[in-house]
Amino acid sequence: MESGGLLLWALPSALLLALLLQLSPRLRFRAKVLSYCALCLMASALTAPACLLWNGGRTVENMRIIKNVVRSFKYLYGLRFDVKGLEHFQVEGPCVIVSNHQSVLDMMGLMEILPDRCVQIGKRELLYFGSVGLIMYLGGVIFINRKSTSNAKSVMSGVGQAMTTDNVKVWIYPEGTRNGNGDLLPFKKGAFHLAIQTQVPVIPVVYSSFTTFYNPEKNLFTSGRIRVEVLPPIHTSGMTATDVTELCDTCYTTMRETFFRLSGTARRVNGSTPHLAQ
Ligand SMILES: CCCCCCCCCCCCCCCC(=O)SCCNC(=O)CCNC(=O)[C@H](O)C(C)(C)COP(=O)(O)OP(=O)(O)OC[C@H]1O[C@@H](n2cnc3c(N)ncnc32)[C@H](O)[C@@H]1OP(=O)(O)O
Ligand SMILES: CCCCCCCC/C=C\CCCCCCCC(=O)OC[C@@H](O)COP(=O)(O)O
Repeated sequence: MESGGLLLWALPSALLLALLLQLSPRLRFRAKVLSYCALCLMASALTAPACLLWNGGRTVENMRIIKNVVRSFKYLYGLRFDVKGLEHFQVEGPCVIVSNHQSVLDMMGLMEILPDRCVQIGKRELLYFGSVGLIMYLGGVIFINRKSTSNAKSVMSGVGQAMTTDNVKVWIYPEGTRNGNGDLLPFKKGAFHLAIQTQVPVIPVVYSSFTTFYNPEKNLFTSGRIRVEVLPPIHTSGMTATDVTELCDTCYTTMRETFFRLSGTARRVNGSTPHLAQ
């Protein structure tokens, strides 16, 4: 009797939900994004004990475990990454990796090519994303307060020391926030200060535009192919603080050109380069 009643409700509800998802692109888009968030939360909750058991606590070694888990997500969402230039990651010792940042899906592209002993810089709000925050903490993600330049600067100078003493690479999104509008935002300077202060190379990485398969404005989230290019390292030995702006501008220009080439799109703003961050 009870299971009959359950069927009476569950079946029509499931059918109604399926119909609604079919009819409403907005709902379908949201459901897919929600499924991604749920997957991240669930995978993090399951991976955190493995990290603790294997490596005992917060360490960059956990990134290997996290990477292997996240690399399976792409099959669920039909994403494929065509990667070029991985050999450029083979630099001796630490470096600063900079890449463009389009959406929460970037985490899959990041883990697809993440070199060993590499941590990311993340906004500190991510620490409060439940199990996702926990796994980031365990993986050694460095959290900064973007609203306070002085806080971010002091965290970054600590990072510089750790990079050289512990031989760690650092991955930074120099746009400082997600941007899915088919162009790059002006770059913030933290990554370039860090590279020059520690005299390590900057390695730019560019992901092609997601707009053909992921676009919240158009409720679009389908399968897709992403072209990724790791560019040659830019060495900073001998550079000083006065070279930060030039280094930042060089990386921005090169990455933007590469972004348009990989995305197969024309330059925006009538072909001109928008103002760089001062
Ligand atoms: C199984 C598991 C599944 C699921 C789970 C997996 C999870 C595992 C993946 C994790 C993945 C994380 C992904 C996170 C992704 C984000 O959270 S992105 C957002 C956070 N990251 C960033 O913001 C990094 C980029 N931002 C910067 O570098 C910025 O420069 C800073 C450091 C935040 C400062 O911000 P700002 O003050 O707004 O920026 P800016 O205009 O650059 O600087 C102001 C002035 O300070 C100076 N300055 C800046 N930095 C410095 C410095 N270090 N030294 C001296 N002067 C400096 C500048 O030169 C500038 O002065 P002027 O040259 O104009 O005179
Ligand atoms: C108990 C608390 C529950 C909290 C629930 C949180 C739900 C979200 C769960 C999973 C989301 C998966 C996120 C994967 C990590 C991706 C990191 C990321 O891309 O962060 C965005 C950040 O770069 C820039 O942020 P803004 O564009 O400035 O904004």
